[in-house]
Formats: sequence, C-alpha cells, structure tokens
Amino acid sequence: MIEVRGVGQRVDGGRRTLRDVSLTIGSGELVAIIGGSGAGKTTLLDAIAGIRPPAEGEVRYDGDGTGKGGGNGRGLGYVPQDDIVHLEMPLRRTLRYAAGLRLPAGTPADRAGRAVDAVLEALALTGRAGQRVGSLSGGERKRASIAVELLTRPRVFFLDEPTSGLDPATAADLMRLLRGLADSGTTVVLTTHHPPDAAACDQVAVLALDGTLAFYGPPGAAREAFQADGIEDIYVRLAGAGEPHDWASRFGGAQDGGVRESGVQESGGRESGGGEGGSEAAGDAAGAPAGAFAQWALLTRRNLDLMTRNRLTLAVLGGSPLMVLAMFAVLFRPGAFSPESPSPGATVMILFWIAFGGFFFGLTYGLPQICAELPVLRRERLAGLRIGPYVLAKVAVLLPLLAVVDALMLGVLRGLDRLPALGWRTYGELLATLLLCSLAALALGLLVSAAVTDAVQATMALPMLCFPQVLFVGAILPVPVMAAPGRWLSFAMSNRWAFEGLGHTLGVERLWASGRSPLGPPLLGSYGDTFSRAAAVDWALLAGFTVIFLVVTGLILVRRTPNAP
Ligand SMILES: Nc1ncnc2c1ncn2[C@@H]1O[C@H](COP(=O)(O)OP(=O)(O)OP(=O)(O)O)[C@@H](O)[C@H]1O
Repeated sequence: MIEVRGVGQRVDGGRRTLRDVSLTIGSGELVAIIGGSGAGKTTLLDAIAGIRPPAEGEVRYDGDGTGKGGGNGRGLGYVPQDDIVHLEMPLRRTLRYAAGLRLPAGTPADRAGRAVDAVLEALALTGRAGQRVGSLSGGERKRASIAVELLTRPRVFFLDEPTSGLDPATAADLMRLLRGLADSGTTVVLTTHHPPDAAACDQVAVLALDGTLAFYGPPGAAREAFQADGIEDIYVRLAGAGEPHDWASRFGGAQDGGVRESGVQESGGRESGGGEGGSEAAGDAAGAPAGAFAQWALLTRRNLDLMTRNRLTLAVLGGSPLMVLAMFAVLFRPGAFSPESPSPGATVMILFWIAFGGFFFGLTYGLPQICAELPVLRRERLAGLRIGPYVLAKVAVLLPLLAVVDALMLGVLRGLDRLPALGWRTYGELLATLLLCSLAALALGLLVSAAVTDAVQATMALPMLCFPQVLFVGAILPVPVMAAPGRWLSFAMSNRWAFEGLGHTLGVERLWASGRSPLGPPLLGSYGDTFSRAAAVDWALLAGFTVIFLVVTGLILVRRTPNAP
C-alpha cells in the first residue's frame, strides 16, 4: 500500500506544481493519473516513485514512512516518458545487460536469456530483437523501455505515459499486460492522456491545472462525480469549472476517503484485461541483487560494447590524439634536450604540452560520459545499481585507452627525437606521471559530467576547465614569478604536478645548469626549485586529485539520483 499525504511540489522559482495531494493506493491496484497538459501528472508520479521527493507532505510505502517500496533493490520499476535506453545497442543485447543488473545474483545465463525472450514476446518485440534500439519506431521503443522493467516483477511499477505513441490496439494490449501485472500483485501507477487507459484502471486520480487533486476514486465514480458520459468529458468539465482550487470541493474527490469508499469493485477495469502476459513476462525477483563487483564487471562490458558500436565516437577518441601528435611534430624541432646544444625554452614547452595533452584527453574522454546517461542511471538506481561500480566502470574502460594514447605520445615524440634517448626506466616513470595526469583529468571530466544537465553544458565547460590548467600550471609563467593569488591557485591545478614531475624525470634542472646554452641558467633562476621534487610526490598528489574528484562525482550522483529502495 502507498499512502500519499499532503504532498506538494515546487519548481525553481517557487511556483507550486502540486498542492496538498492525498490519496491511498492499495496493493495490486492499477491506478491512472489523468489531467490536462501541465497539470502535474509526471510531477505527482515522480513524487510517489521517489524520483523527485516532494517538497511538502510525505509518501509512505506499506506504512514504513521511508518513501521506498520493495525491501530489495528490485522492488520498484520506473518507465519515464522519454526513451532512455542506449540507442546504439541491439534490443536483445540491451535487455541482456538490463537482466544482468536486475535479475538476482547468480542467475544462470540461459535463465536470463529465457526471461529476455519472454518479455520480448509479451511486448510483441520478438521480431525486433536484433534491431538497433535507435532504429525502432517510437511505439516499439516505448515497449522496449517497458520490457526492461518487466524482466523482473517489480512490487510497484510506475509508468509515465506508457501508451503515448502507440496505436489503439497496441495501447489496449499494453493496458491488458499491466492489468495482468496488477492482478498478480504488482501495484501499477501510470499517467495517461488516453481515456480508454483510465477507464481500464481501478482508480483514477484527476489533477486540475494548478496541481490540485480534483478527484480520486474508481473511473465509474469519476464519471458520476463529473457528470460525464466518458472519461474524455472529464477534461471538458474541468476546462469549464472556474477556478482550479474550487474543483476539489465541487467534484468532491480531493480527499481519498470520499469517493474511494464506493470501492475498487466498482471499477470496470478488472474485467477488461486478460493479463497472463504480464505474469509470464515477469521474471523471478527473489534473491539477492548482483553485488558491487558483478555490477562493475557488467557495466564495464556494456561501456565497452557501447563505445565500440559508435564508430564516430571511436574515430574521435582515436583520431584526436593522432592529430595533436602531428601538430607537436611540426611545431617542435628535434634535439631540444641534447646536452651539447639544448634549447631550454623549447624543453619547457615540450614538457608543458605533453602534460597538457595527457590532461586534455583525460578531460575530454570523461566529459560526455555521464550527462547523456543520467536518465538511464536514475532508472537503474531504482533497480538497485550502486554509484561506486557505475563510476569505476567508466574509469575501467577509459583508462586503458588513455594509457595507449599517453604511451603513443611519449613513444612517437621519442622516435622523432623531440624527447631525449633515455632508458626504459625513465620512460616508465614519464608514462606513470602522464597516465596519472590523464586519470585525474578523467575524474575531473566525470565530475563535471555528473554535475551538468546535458552534453551542450559539458562542452561549454571545456574552456573553463582548460584555461586555468594552461595559465596557472607554471609553464608559461613560472610559479615563483606569479602574483600571490595565482601562486595559490596553481596548487589546485593537477596539471602543474604532472608538468613538474615530467621535468624532474627528464632532468631539466641539470640540463639547464650544465648544458651548453646560455639561456639555461637564467631560466633555472626564474623556475627556482620547480623540478627538484621527486616524481613520486607528484604521483601522490595526482592520485589525491583523482580520489577527490571521483568521490565528489559519486556524491553528486547520489544527490541527483533516487536511492535504490
Ligand atoms: N524542472 C522544472 N522546472 C520548472 N518547471 C517545471 C519543471 N518540471 C515541471 N515543471 C512544471 O510543472 C508543471 C507540471 O509539469 P508535469 O510535467 O508534471 O505536467 P504533466 O501533467 O505531466 O504534463 P504533460 O501531460 O504535458 O506531460 C508544468 O507547468 C511544468 O512546466
């Protein structure tokens, strides 16, 4: 049972979108939230589901007051209005990954496969199983989105406009499926604009345009209360009923005690559906959900799968380092590090741009990762996904790629004599510094990606993140020469520690002091002891940045996604 008591919601700016909504949803009921466009249906659904907890009032599940249903990670299913499954992946594979997250730990592969086949069949999608989700029709995608949640049998199932974009026959089939789920014990709450959907439900919540609950009770009683021939007439009555706040008293349904007493039995809905489909499709939700390591492994596989499927992304990920390398090759002359004829100014720039390259690729690989996926994450959090494995699965896929890019950068610059001939040990140390630099930047990219709302904002953040890492690193203007606030800021630049670590390993102090260039000693004078610290200290600092950025990323995501029930 779900009890909604005095629930109100406000949006940014303080405007009220829901006002004092109280209603009780019985276990195994099929409930429709209806009302005009913008009345607050999604807002109410999200408040009840815990997606956006209400600003006022409370939602109690089974009287526990936690606002969370279930009792395990798979107690609650949520299907939002928009398509939020990965578009590049074939449908069956999407469902296999979803099954891995949602089915109990240790479910054998063939059993998961059967659960996937069953939902495909129940939602008439078997013929589309091999098709890319992005190439499905709108209605098929909607059903695919529902299929994900039907892999398990959630105790409570929320759907935002599940029948929008479906033809009447498919919509009726879907309602029959939901009826079947409800009959087998799942509480189903949905929003809809389709009168036949509401007529097939046990209860309808009618929202007036100001977010007031105008009525709550069985559809038959709603028609009586509004003196409407059909559900569609309710909209007409609401439109001509004066001030929104009068509606509740006028139609007498604002308090769920009132009309509800006329009883669930009055509902015409129970007769309308067969419902076996729902029972067949739903898998067995009993058993412990997948553990943190299993989630991490599954998400890592899925990330890799998604990355390799999107050729354009792969081309950008692989192509941009090659372009940057080509630019380095035409910009710098060979032999800048040669002790016989060093070029101290060029050595600073080579060091700086290598460090910045490592930083830039880490940042740009991280920035698009989470923002575009946040709706998927929200939904999977309700299914029991943990934030730690989610964030670490991003790192697991991108870090090896960054290692290749960094090694390539050092190898090619060495091969072209832009870097000096030193032993493997030196190059191992350089690679460690550069990879830690990339890792810290990747973590920063993930942090920003978790904080913004879309890919456009993430892209706009790029210059803001890069500029300080150029200006305050201490390469173009040495740290000892900076104004005091700039010097303080330079401590917060992860890139600074990579630049200095690289310089230490390559022995630039010695090269400038004793190399045969008159420019060396004055340069050393202005850079001071910039390069004297052991690289291990810089590694520790870079690792510290990484940990801080990843922890903050996790905290932001915990705040932005509902807790797993
Ligand atoms: N994040 C937000 N910021 C500002 N206003 C919002 C936000 N989310 C919702 N609203 C406003 O809250 C009101 C209710 O929105 P909601 O999406 O719940 O309506 P709805 O009844 O589901 O509409 P529709 O049938 O058109 O989907 C609308 O006026 C909408 O503009």
